[in-house]
Amino acid sequence: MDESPGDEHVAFKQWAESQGVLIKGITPARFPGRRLGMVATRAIKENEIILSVPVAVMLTIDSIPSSFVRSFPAGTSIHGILAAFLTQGNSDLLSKWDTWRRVWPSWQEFEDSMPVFWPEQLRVSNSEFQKTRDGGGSSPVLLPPSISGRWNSLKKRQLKVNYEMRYQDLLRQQEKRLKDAWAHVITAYPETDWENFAHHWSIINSRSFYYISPGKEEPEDWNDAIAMVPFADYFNHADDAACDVKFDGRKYTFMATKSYEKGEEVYMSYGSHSNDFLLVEYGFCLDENPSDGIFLDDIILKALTMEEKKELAAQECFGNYEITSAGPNANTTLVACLKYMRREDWLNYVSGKSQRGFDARKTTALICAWVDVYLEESRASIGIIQDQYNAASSDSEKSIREKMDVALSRWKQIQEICENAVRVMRV
Ligand SMILES: C[S@@+](CC[C@H](N)C(=O)[O-])C[C@H]1O[C@@H](n2cnc3c(N)ncnc32)[C@H](O)[C@@H]1O
Repeated sequence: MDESPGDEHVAFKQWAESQGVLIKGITPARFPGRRLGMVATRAIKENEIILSVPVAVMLTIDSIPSSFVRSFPAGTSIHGILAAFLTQGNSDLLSKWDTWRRVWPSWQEFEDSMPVFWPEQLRVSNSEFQKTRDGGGSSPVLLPPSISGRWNSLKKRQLKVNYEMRYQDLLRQQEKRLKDAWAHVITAYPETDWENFAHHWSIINSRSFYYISPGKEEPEDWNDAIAMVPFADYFNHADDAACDVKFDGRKYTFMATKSYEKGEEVYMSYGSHSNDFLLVEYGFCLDENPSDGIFLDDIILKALTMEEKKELAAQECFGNYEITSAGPNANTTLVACLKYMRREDWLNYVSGKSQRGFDARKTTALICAWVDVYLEESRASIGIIQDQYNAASSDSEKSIREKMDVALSRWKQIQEICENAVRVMRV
């Protein structure tokens, strides 16, 4: 850990304190592979408040003049408006946050770390924008199915059913949010520069906090429930972070939920997210992530009849068939049981009334066969990435190789999840 994060960070901390931000026992510091993070400057006690940020210093939708907000078409997300304000807003109003803005990551850092900005051949996915260009899916895919929505070794069947897949098809979902925001913003400000806007959109995407304006209802979409919280955006993510985050309408407060030693990094949790999600939204994967998992939906749904799909939907266990290192989730076990149990036994099993007809060996065999398909995909994808890596040998292609390394190490993590899950099921 480098002790001095740089003058701009020192100046920003001073500015934050002058604005009423209370900083107790923590300071920004550099950490290899994580850029800046928060370090304990002394021993911190459990239940100690380490940071408090008043709403007056935050950048929220209420900080923006209503005339600016009204210039966007109906349906523009708060995420989009905040990004547009940072790009096109009144410079006198924005000057309040200048010292803060100087410590944010550069556009280059987002271009390097976020798959949505990677060169086209590296981010092949079933995004609406790509489908038309590559004829709907003939290019080799480097990113895993939860991110890309595509497979190299499996022919995916077009599903006619819509269901909520928060952790699948991630790139398509993210690209849609970004492109929708962009379309709305250029309606109001046609001269907006794409790169500048995309930079601010990414800053907000990776550094915002949950916020709803006073008196407003909770929106359906989290893109409408966000604000920027100065200084708090130095916290890096850990799945099991010992830091309690609260907003009481007047201030954001951060409390240590364990004791820390001087020099220890203090993390917060951005939520229980898989590494595929973290990679897409924040541009990194964790080495240790209890919330990591993969989804077998494309494999399992192909093997189901329409009757079976209806049965699963009726019992609210359709889709999101997740495997973690600890084994399958409940939906995955239930869909496996549906494949061999008598209907009446299955319904009783789903409702928890009886175990009659349940056969652990058959369930395990079915799920392991589905996991094998994922393992086959991992071998095919790793082979493709390695071939492309060897072909990209010139110095100018160093940044391509770095991104391929990210994809490779993610695939290796996925193999580990599959192998651990199989081991757990077979015990
Ligand atoms: C809210 S910011 C945290 C501060 C940031 N590291 C910085 O230098 O300003 C979120 C970004 O930090 C990085 N990050 C957060 N947690 C991380 C982790 N555990 N490992 C690696 N990078 C992480 C990612 O680039 C992410 O998009």
